[in-house]
This record gives sequence, C-alpha cells and structure tokens, in this order.
Amino acid sequence: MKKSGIEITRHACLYETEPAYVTEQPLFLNSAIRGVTKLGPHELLSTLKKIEKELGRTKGIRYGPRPIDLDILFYGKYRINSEIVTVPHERIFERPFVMAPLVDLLGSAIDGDTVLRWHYFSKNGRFESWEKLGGEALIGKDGLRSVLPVNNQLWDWSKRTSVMGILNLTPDSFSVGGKFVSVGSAISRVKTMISEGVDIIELGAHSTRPMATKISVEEELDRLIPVLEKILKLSEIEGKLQPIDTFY
Ligand SMILES: Nc1ncnc2c1ncn2[C@@H]1O[C@H](COP(=O)(O)OP(=O)(O)OP(=O)(O)O)[C@@H](O)[C@H]1O
Ligand SMILES: Nc1nc2c(c(=O)[nH]1)N=C(CO)CN2
Repeated sequence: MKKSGIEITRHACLYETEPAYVTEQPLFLNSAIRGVTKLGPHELLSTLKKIEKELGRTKGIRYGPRPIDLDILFYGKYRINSEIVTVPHERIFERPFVMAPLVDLLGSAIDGDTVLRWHYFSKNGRFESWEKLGGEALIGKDGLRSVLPVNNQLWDWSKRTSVMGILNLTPDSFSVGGKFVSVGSAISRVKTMISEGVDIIELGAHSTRPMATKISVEEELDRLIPVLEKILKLSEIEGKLQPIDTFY
C-alpha cells in the first residue's frame, strides 16, 4: 500500500465471515483500514485494482470467491457518483462483515468532521445501522468471528476472553524476577499455568524495567532458547499460543 501512495493510519480486527449473496463458497476474511492518500478517488480505485491483480485476482463470478477484494468505503467527506466509483460504497450498511470492522476502526467517538459525515451517510446513523444488523451480539457467532492469523491457522478470540500467562526468564523484572531462571523451574511454571487454564504463554527474557541491566542479543537468546525448546515438546502445549516478547 505504502509504495502505491496509500499510508495506513489505522486498521480494524480481522473477521472470518460467512459468505453473503453467493453462499456456496468458502468463508471470507474481512477487515477495514483507514488511510491517507494524495490519490484522487478514481486513481485510488485503479491503484486498488492493480494491487488486487498483483495479489492474484482474476475475473471471477459476481460475489464469488476471490483472493482479495479492495473496496473504497468512504473517501473523506465526499459523496461521489460516477460511472466508475460510488462512495460511500453502496452496500456498507447492509453488510455485517463491513460494519463490524468499521465500528472497530472508528470506535464510539465521533472525532472530527469527516467521521461525523460518515455517520450521517447512513440513513439512521452509523451506530443505529450496526445495532439494526445485530451489533456486538453478532461477533463470536459462526457468521462473524474475530480471528488472528497464527502459524497458518486462525486463532478465534471472539467467543471468550483468552487468558495469557507471562513467564519472565529474567533475574530482574518488575514482578517475580529471578524466580524462573532455571529451565526446570520455568517448565514447571508453564505446566502449572496450563493446568490453571491459560491459553497463551508469553515468554520474555529481557527486563524493560527502568534501570534494568541491558543484556546482549546472545544472552537474551541463551535465556530463551532452552526453555522454548522444552516447552514446544510438552504435550500440554497443544492448542496454546506461544508468543515471545523479545527485546532485540
Ligand atoms: N467504492 C467502490 N469501491 C470499489 N469498487 C467500486 C466502488 N464504487 C464502484 N465500484 C465499481 O464496482 C465494480 C465492481 O467491483 P468489485 O469487483 O469489487 O465487485 P464485487 O467485489 O463483486 O462487489 P462489491 O464491490 O459489492 O463487494 C468495480 O469495477 C468498480 O468500478
Ligand atoms: N462474508 C463476505 N461475503 C461476501 C464478501 C465479503 O467480503 N465477505 N464479498 C462479496 C463480494 O463483494 C460477496 N460476499
């Protein structure tokens, strides 16, 4: 996007959604971004079409499966109705898979004239349109799940809150510094956290506490790798997420 002259300033969550209109096709992934560009609306649309092509989009059936579909939802405060571009996009307010990411993107505050205008573009107001479709209650249902791509899989975090346990492999962190510096005690802590129901175990090996001792990349890796290797061999780790909060 950046090299095409579009600077992304915010992005919404990612949703896995039931296909609309043509229902016999795989699930879709939907999201929305907000950005800044010097491209005019027609130029912007042709740039998006070029990006779609680069990402493998070919002519397919209307509303059918496609590797990518980039639509312009709004363009500043403008209403445009040419043969080529219509903004606001004609079908925003009937589509939960558009409204959910839009609500993420814009939040509940109307911060400035542009967003106020977007609010009024919807006949009943943006929030009311979302409520009419079902609102927050839709998220987590099969047709609209918030997901996070991890390791070629989608982590569904819309059904319930995921619990993260943090394991500091440091002698000098804010909390529990020094407790889990040996591999054995770290592994036993991981097992306890899993038995207590965590979904995510985050490892950190460099303290960011003010005045903490700065260590080298090698030292950070030396603290992390032996523990990580052992964790990945645990049968209990199946289905859990294992992020690493690295310093370097
Ligand atoms: N705001 C807009 N964003 C994207 N395309 C638009 C817009 N307004 C008009 N169009 C026109 O719609 C045409 C079809 O777009 P596209 O191939 O993305 O359709 P679609 O993905 O099947 O349906 P939809 O756009 O409803 O999701 C484009 O060639 C474009 O000229
Ligand atoms: N869930 C979902 N369904 C769709 C989508 C889409 O983005 N998400 N796009 C379509 C073609 O524009 C047709 N149907």
